[in-house]
Amino acid sequence: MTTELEAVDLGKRYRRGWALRECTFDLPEGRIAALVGPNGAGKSTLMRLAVGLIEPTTGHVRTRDTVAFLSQDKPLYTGFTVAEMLRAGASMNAKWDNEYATRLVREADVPLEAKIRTLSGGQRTRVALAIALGRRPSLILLDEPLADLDPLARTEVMQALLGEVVDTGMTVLLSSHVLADLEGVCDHLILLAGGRVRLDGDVDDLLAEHRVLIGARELATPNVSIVDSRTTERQATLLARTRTADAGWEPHQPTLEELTLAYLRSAKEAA
Ligand SMILES: Nc1ncnc2c1ncn2[C@@H]1O[C@H](COP(=O)(O)OP(=O)(O)OP(=O)(O)O)[C@@H](O)[C@H]1O
Repeated sequence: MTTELEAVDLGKRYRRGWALRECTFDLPEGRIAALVGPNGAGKSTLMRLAVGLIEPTTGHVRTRDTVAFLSQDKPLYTGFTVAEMLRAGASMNAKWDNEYATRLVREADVPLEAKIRTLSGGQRTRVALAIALGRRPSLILLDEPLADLDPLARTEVMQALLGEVVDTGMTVLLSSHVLADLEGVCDHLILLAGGRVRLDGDVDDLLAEHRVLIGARELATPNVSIVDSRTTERQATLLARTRTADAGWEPHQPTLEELTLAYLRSAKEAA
């Protein structure tokens, strides 16, 4: 299995403190990975370190090949036309596939002569994506690219992205606060909280290793690793790192949303 992105003891300290600490993980080639974490968890810092925009304080991060990065504030000149923007992309990148970038723009139904400022949020994202992909990256880092889009535009951008992933086999690291955007799309998870990696790995493996356990409130807590527990007057709901359930507990495999929410809650309570 080839590693596309590797972080070893990666840390970044700003004057106010650590933004990222002791991060060690591998992202295998060809994965669509979700980078999940609350505000200030260190997601943007991790991506900026990975593309070399900032230097680590500790450890290192390595990428295998060409990396593209799309930040939430899409790097587009609003006074340019789409065609001018593509030319700018070509002039800034030694490795540039103009035919491919232009095709992606056409597939988005964006006129080449339109000024960037006249485009909708969804169209701007598609143009920014075309310019990022025009470099033919083996890895693309997307920092909340869907944040300002309506649900229809989110779906369209995601489908366009996934189509390209299938065609090219590239690896994706995608951060989003909207867990529903990631369910059914991502096959790998990196969960950050408080600047640390709390959970990472193959999504199917992680889901198989956990159970949601529902039982009467007075039942004895099972002797397994409990990530999160919530109780109502009668019932307890646990998320545990286990494949089995004690008598009395009704188990089910969590969804990706249940799993991530439980880890985010537990990190918040521990903070
Ligand atoms: N340039 C900087 N100078 C000082 N502190 C910074 C800088 N960039 C980020 N930080 C701090 O580092 C921490 C992590 O920030 P980061 O932007 O990486 O988090 P995030 O997970 O991307 O958050 P969000 O979901 O809100 O975008 C925060 O406490 C933030 O205030």
